[in-house]
Amino acid sequence: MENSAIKIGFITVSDRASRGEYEDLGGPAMQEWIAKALTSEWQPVARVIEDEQTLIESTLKELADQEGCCLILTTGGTGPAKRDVTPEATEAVCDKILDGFAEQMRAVSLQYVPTAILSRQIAGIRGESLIINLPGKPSAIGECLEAVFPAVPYCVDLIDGPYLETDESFVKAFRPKHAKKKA
Ligand SMILES: Nc1ncnc2c1ncn2[C@@H]1O[C@H](COP(=O)(O)OP(=O)(O)OP(=O)(O)O)[C@@H](O)[C@H]1O
Ligand SMILES: Nc1nc2c(c(=O)[nH]1)N[C@H]1C(S)=C(S)[C@@H](COP(=O)(O)O)O[C@H]1N2
Repeated sequence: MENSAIKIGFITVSDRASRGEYEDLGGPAMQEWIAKALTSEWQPVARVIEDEQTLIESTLKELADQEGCCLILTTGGTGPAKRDVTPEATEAVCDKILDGFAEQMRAVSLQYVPTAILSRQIAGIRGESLIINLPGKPSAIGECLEAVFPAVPYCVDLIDGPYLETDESFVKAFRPKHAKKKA
């Protein structure tokens, strides 16, 4: 895939942010983190939507299948409350679930807050897109991404996505030797 076409999806799942009852800080926080992490050129595709499973599923499909985002980050709707259904929607649209991402994000998050165990966040693959759920608290975004992002570029390689390059002073991507592009 041509690197000039790198698209990253950002979905804020929040009833109140989608209704304008508070400013969405999650979407911008995800974009700012990715802007620091990637040196490859990329463009954002951002959405702010309600906690509705069918809407979350259709938005994930749109960003994966029509927009061609190689990475889609969601924030919000991962908890135990009735309207928290982001993991269910993610699971419904994914071909494969990558349990290790969620295990690692929760383990690291527990160092920040004991309620980290309340997040049911998952990650998975739909076609050529990697989808990662993040909790709704804007501060959780960096805490979780820092924990798993080193594995993201190689994961995207493995699903035939673009070669993502990172700023090593911010986050160092790990790729096996054979998968590294020659400088
Ligand atoms: N997108 C966001 N922008 C700013 N703050 C947020 C956002 N999402 C969540 N928060 C903050 O984190 C807290 C916990 O988020 P949580 O996802 O539990 O909200 P919620 O109770 O599901 O309601 P809603 O879906 O309306 O955001 C919120 O009360 C809010 O202060
Ligand atoms: N790193 C991190 N993880 C976190 C949190 C946090 O503040 N930081 N909040 C927890 C809380 S309080 C909840 S209820 C769950 C689910 O949040 P969500 O429904 O907003 O996705 O994420 C948890 N995971």
